[in-house]
Amino acid sequence: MRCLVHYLAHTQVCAIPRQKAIVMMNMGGPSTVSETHDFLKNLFSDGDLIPLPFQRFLAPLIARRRTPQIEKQYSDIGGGSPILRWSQTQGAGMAALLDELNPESAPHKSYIAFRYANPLTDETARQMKQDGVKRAVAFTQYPQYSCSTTGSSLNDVFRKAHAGSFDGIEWSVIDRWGTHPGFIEAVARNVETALAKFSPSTRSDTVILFSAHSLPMSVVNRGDPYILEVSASVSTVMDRLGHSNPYRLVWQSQVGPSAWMGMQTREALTGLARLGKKQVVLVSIAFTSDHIETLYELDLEYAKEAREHGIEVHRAESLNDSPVFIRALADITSQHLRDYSTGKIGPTSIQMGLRCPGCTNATCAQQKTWFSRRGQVVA
Ligand SMILES: C=CC1=C(C)c2cc3[nH]c(cc4nc(cc5[nH]c(cc1n2)c(C)c5CCC(=O)O)C(CCC(=O)O)=C4C)c(C)c3C=C
Ligand code: FES
Ligand SMILES: [Fe+2]
Repeated sequence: MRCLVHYLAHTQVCAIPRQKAIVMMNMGGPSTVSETHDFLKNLFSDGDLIPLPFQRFLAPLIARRRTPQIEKQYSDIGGGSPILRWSQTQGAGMAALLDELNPESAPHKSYIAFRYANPLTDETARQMKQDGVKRAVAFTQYPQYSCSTTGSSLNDVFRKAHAGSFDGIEWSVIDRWGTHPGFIEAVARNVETALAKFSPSTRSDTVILFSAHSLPMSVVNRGDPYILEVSASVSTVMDRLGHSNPYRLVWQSQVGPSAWMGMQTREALTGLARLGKKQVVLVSIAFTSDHIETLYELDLEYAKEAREHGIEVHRAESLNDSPVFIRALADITSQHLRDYSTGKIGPTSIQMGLRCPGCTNATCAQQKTWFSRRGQVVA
């Protein structure tokens, strides 16, 4: 009987339903400059990220007004966001490693579900249906959890499921991994490579400036866990580096006139120059591949300005195709699949079960209930 099952599992017909889908959720970015408007329109239409009055009316207006400026930024970094390419490289590498690490749950296939750019969740759902997927892991590609990022992607999967796009699929969730040793190792190695560019005689004076996308204070003040989790990542990277250098965590990319989490990265660099600091390593800690924040804001704006203030700046490379990072993605998923199949963990983490104390978004509650039931019961 076992042999028959084994034999059948490796035939074309039976291999498909056994396939484990690892759905890599992220925001995405315009692959070409001409996709910038649609990306921004999707982004400003997301009430989980930016709740606007009359959202359906205002979102297209704001997107249209902002498009020329953001198009220029994507042109200046080479004609589009590299996030799709890096996600494909990371996903394919992870799935190949998973087949080796977890032969009992093979074959594994990675899917990409972007929130604001192609492939959007609906397209991913279509592909998964075509492949006959029955078991899926929603794997956030944001290491640290925020309701505006991972929460928004989970709400999106839930809404699509509610509309019938994911019928018959059993779901579990990897919702955060900001202190996973493999992730920390991958970041730490890239920091070490950047530090090595400074003269050994002054290397230990170099300030390591961790920079993460900021959050509006309204999000921080409703109890969002992101600030805590980014801080934990920074602290763990510094432990791994043996606290070889002084460091700070600062925040970038705020949009609009409301109050955002600070100190801002640009001002921190100016302040360090004022204090006489001559060497800085910049580290993007909350995103796993290059994007306009690193390639435009950090490289073309802030680092350039800091050099004008007399600071030598090197940016730690983004994780992109780092083999250490791809191995970490496989390890995180491998452990999750094993622990889930043996009943050691449930479909969601304990932490994911708790809503922000200030949350008034009904979808968050429905989404958490739905995933806690393995996506089998639509609330
Ligand atoms: C961990 C990363 C991110 C968090 C947290 C985040 C929160 C957040 N963002 C906005 C508004 C905008 N973000 C925009 C672009 C953008 N955001 C992130 C990451 C996080 N955002 C990235 C990586 C990017 C760039 C994508 C790329 O391809 O490079 C934009 C669009 C660009 C612009 O108009 O300036 C907006 C708008 C809010 C309001 C928010 C928290 C509530
Ligand atoms: S905003 Fe955090 S759970 Fe709803
Ligand atoms: Fe953002």
